[in-house]
Amino acid sequence: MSAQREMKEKNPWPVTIIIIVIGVIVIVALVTVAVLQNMPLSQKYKYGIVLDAGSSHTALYIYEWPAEKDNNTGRVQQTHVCKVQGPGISSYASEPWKAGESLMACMQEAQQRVPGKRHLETPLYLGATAGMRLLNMENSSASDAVFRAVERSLHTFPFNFQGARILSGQEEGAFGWVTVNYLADRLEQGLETTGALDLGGASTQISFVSSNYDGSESPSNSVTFRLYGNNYNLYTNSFLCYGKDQAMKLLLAQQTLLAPKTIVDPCFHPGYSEAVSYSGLYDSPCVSNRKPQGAPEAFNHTGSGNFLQCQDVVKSIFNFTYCKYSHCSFNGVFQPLLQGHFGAFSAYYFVMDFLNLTDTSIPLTKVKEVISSYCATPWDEVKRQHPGVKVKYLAEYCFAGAYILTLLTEGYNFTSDSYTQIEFIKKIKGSDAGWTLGYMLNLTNMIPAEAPDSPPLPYAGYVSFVTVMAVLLFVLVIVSTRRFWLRCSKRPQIV
Ligand SMILES: Nc1ccn([C@@H]2O[C@H](COP(=O)(O)OP(=O)(O)OP(=O)(O)O)[C@@H](O)[C@H]2O)c(=O)n1
Repeated sequence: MSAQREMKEKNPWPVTIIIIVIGVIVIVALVTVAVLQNMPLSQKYKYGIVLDAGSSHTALYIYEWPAEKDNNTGRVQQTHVCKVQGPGISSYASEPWKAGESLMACMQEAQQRVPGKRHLETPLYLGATAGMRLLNMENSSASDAVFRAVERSLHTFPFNFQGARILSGQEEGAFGWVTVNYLADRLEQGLETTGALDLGGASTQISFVSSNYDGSESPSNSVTFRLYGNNYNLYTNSFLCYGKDQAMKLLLAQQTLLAPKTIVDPCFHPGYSEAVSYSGLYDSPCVSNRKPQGAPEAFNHTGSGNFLQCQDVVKSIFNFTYCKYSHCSFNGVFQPLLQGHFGAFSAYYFVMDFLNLTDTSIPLTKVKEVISSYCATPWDEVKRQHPGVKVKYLAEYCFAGAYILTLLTEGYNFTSDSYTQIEFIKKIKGSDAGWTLGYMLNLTNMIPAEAPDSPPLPYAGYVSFVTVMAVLLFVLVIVSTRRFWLRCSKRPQIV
């Protein structure tokens, strides 16, 4: 009897085990509830569609971002791009309905790609650039008719169509800069920004922040932003007619001043020969006022492939002498001193990639040698060496290489040192560099002026904190009530 009593007096374990089990259950329940309550919701996505109606072609971009994170940086990504078949919408001036029709295939693709339940809320924008700027200057009723046709087509889709409009050159430059810096996460972190160099078919843009530009000299080149709590004073300029295709028209116009029947163009390969109609060449407002009197119907465009002579003709399409400001790029346009890194995209990338010159640590002397050797290659050999490349592009890369080099070094004043600060890019983190993403972010208010409030702890830190605190609390309770439980378990029990 006394042995049995002794055993009951000395065994505190059943009570302690029950306490520990209850404690563990409470901790697990506490942590689970806290974690579930604060867990990011299962990812639902929102979508936005932008049509880039460029001078040479139209492309449709689909962007996607987590539905809960509209305001967070770096979260909007390009998920799909569709290249519209055929030329840019400005080429349909004489049959505008075809402009609308040309977009249908890519729009149907977008309808497949964006989940059906998101269609109605998905914003759809069409922005037209230099091709439509030129058509609007030349024939505004034709450009209106093209927009009407395009809008009619876009209205037939279930998206939230926000309209079609021409972007100003300044908008095109500024939104390209926003895209590049947003994708590289430089805006939210307030890092030094990257400049943007965009070479299109009909215009070219340069945009950068320079500490010696406050907008007071040539205010028309200034765009100010407040993004994530930082103020930016951006310098931007768009040169209409200095995109790759229109610059080539300037070059040909320069060589046909006297209405010749044949020109020997140093920017085209030896053996190259193509008939070019005078009316086709001079239909653009970039050159229409220079059409020579009494020109025949066409001229024979032949090549000699001489890079040095090509550079001379290319230089002649710029005015490097006139400048009423402290510094100019060309044609009397103000430009502050270059500063920082630059991303060069669109045709800059296509051309330099083709020529294997995207590595800007290659010295400029070597760059010239490479372009020079490409220009001197006979046309038949060029076509033989690159069977998969469009013949039109192949023929133009000699001119385009010389043009890009002249534009960058003599136009924008990049030196052999600052040239190394340029990066020729197509995509950043999977999204194309260009104005479209910046345009959509702006119109959907997805970049806040002020930095968003962030939680004091990251999610993983929060989970660890709750767990450690719950365990500590439990240990504390056990320790502080230990004496009480021991006393209870030691109290003699008379059985
Ligand atoms: N593989 C390629 C693809 C395109 N291009 C050239 O790149 C230019 C098109 O650039 P893009 O940015 O698409 O211009 P657009 O948007 O059509 O023109 P813009 O912005 O001036 O309206 C055209 O001159 C085209 O000849 C090229 O040289 N090589």
